[in-house]
Amino acid sequence: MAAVGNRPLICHASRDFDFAESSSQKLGFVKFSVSICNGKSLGFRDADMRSNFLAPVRAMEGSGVPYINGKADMVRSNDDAFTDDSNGKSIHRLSTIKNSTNIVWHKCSIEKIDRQELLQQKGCVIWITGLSGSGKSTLACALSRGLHSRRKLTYILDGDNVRHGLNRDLHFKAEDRAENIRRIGEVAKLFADAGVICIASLISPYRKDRDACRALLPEGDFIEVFMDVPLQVCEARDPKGLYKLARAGKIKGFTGIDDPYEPPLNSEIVLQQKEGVCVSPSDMAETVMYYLERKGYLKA
Ligand SMILES: Nc1ncnc2c1ncn2[C@@H]1O[C@H](COP(=O)(O)OS(=O)(=O)O)[C@@H](OP(=O)(O)O)[C@H]1O
Ligand SMILES: Nc1ncnc2c1ncn2[C@@H]1O[C@H](COP(=O)(O)OP(=O)(O)O)[C@@H](O)[C@H]1O
Repeated sequence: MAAVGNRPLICHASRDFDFAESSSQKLGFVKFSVSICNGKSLGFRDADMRSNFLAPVRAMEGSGVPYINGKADMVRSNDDAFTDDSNGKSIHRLSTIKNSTNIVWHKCSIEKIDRQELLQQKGCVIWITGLSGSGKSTLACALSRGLHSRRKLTYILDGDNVRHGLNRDLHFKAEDRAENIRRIGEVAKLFADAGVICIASLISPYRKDRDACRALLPEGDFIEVFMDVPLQVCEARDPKGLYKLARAGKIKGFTGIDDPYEPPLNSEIVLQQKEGVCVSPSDMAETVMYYLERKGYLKA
């Protein structure tokens, strides 16, 4: 196994992963669950423990006073909007995020950890990137099927499909692709917060845009899968005839032909041909599932 940056690079759909680093060091959510481990490990089976743990948050919900999110991207916009509790801690703050002003984050006592307990899995985003025809959608489906048969809840956000609805206003120029990726990244983050294993499959050609989506999630929860399939192979497949149209100049700005694709430098998983032969979609899905299992995502 090769390593690039500080993340393992997995080649040839190999199952050889580097798990030397403890998952509790790497995954923020593990630290979080440890900090409330008594409540969590007892889970819903110990109602007293559970309700004690939730009591302060419930009181806040009932008080009608919004709870602070404390998110780094919340910008303090109005000092008068801060309220102090008896400990002198701020419990109410209005924020400004881009064009949204005077908005307040509402917290609920049922959180991601509770949903994960219910689903017996950990929410995360598997981000499949690669050229058109590299097998992103095929892998997404194989993975969803594999996880479903293990009773794990997944949801696929496929670039093509999302462009039929939420992103129907977007084209393929760089700004539109960036916005497509940003929106899918935000939706994927919500799915992960819901406890779902969200599989995003879109070309996402620009490194900067993919990294911005990674930054939305806790460390470890964004799992980038690079479909490292040569352009010639994708072009030979050409299931939609789009490469042919692009070569004929009938589609302008087609990724890999006259528009760039920036391969990931340190994705968690790289799937390649082995000795010039394509690995089957189900074997690729197994590789990803093995990664999820070893990293603790297939249990609460
Ligand atoms: N100009 C151009 N470049 C690339 N792809 C194009 C283009 N025009 C249409 N298509 C079709 O749109 C699909 C890519 O959509 P994505 O949302 O995944 O693209 S992106 O992430 O915003 O770059 C892509 O689907 P996949 O083949 O499944 O990747 C193509 O079928
Ligand atoms: N692992 C694979 N081996 C051989 N052919 C594949 C593999 N994965 C996908 N394909 C084929 O390649 C074509 C493109 O796959 P698709 O999943 O639609 O790619 P993408 O979503 O990246 O455009 C399809 O015809 C599909 O059947």
